[in-house]
Amino acid sequence: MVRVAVAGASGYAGAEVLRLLLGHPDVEVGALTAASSAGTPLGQHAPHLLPLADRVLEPTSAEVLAGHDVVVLALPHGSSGPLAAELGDEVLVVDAAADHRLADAAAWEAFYGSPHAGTWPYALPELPLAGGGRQRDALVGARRLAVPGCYPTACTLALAPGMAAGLCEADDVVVVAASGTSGAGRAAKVTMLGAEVMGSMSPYGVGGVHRHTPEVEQGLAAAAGEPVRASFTPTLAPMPRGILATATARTQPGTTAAQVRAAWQDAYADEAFVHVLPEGRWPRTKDVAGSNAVHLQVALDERVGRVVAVAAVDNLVKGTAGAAVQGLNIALGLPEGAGLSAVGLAP
Ligand SMILES: NC(=O)C1=CN([C@@H]2O[C@H](COP(=O)(O)OP(=O)(O)OC[C@H]3O[C@@H](n4cnc5c(N)ncnc54)[C@H](OP(=O)(O)O)[C@@H]3O)[C@@H](O)[C@H]2O)C=CC1
Ligand SMILES: CC(=O)N[C@@H](CCC(=O)OP(=O)(O)O)C(=O)O
Repeated sequence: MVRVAVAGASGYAGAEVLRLLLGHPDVEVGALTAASSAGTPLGQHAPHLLPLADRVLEPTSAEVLAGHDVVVLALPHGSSGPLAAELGDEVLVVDAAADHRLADAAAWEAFYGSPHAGTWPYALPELPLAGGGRQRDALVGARRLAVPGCYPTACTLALAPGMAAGLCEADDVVVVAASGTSGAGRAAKVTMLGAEVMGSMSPYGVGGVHRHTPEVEQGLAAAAGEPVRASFTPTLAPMPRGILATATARTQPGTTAAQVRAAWQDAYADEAFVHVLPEGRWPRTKDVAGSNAVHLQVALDERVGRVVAVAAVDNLVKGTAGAAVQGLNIALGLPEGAGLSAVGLAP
């Protein structure tokens, strides 16, 4: 059995990792840590995780996290760099925070306003790379994994096939995405109160300032083989989970609808979790809720010469915890889908 510790177990992402690990045939749950909640039982924060309800949360430290095969860090960004450095090279550390996702230190500093902690293999296995191959190849045997952000997972997978096939131009990408409120974590914020959120949708981080912008550009550039410029606008939707990303890109002159359809279908034909829907059906967040699936659809708007791709993911599963589990499976040589399901929870 693989022994897995989870840091940040009282948060949304940490609890979702635990929900998945409880269904994983090869995993035994080890230490559970938190910050202000240390000393309290997990059941007080995540009553749905019944088998672990009596487990008492410990403080987050390298000593508590030592002696495991895998440590999943589900902490606010900024915490994982120093902690991972104390954990040793042999343990597999899976970081759900943003700290190790970006390769460009200047982009990190511009968008996060803090020193760059370093770059780890980016755990988006299905990402098709320019010139062939998948991002999966970089994860096999890794001892450090950076879990992609929830928005970048949806946005990158939505447009990567067109970039990899050379059908989309790299300098004209526009993405608007809606997220459920769990994307913001469970720390109290006035903007997340039910009275503010219910029955309303609102944009935020408008004007190219959201910190996921460079991550979306980085993922699409890996598929395109050249730098990508993207305009990214997030919006908050009155739902607990889910992301619906609508991504558009200018197409190369002469691109046909048949070429577009073939590129998207071919890119994900062998992927268990990324599903291009039959023509005429469009992704819905409910259909992927609770699952590690990505639902995708694409159309060519011939009038304006743009491809329009729509992706739905559950931000807490494929957008965080499912990616963490899928990544650790690949790194350790376990079946990639162990502990994961592609079946959603609609209606
Ligand atoms: N929510 C989502 O959809 C996604 C989240 N992520 C990332 O996952 C990470 C966790 O997010 P999320 O679960 O939503 O956040 P939450 O606010 O829900 O949980 C944060 C967790 O970290 C703990 N914590 C807070 N501060 C510290 C600290 N200084 N040292 C140690 N532990 C600390 C909290 O403990 P306590 O309760 O005791 O304070 C809690 O367990 C973040 O980096 C986030 O960006 C990534 C993709 C999607
Ligand atoms: C709805 C909402 O607020 N979502 C969060 C992003 C989700 C996330 O956790 O992203 P990181 O892992 O990169 O921090 C936000 O926009 O900041």
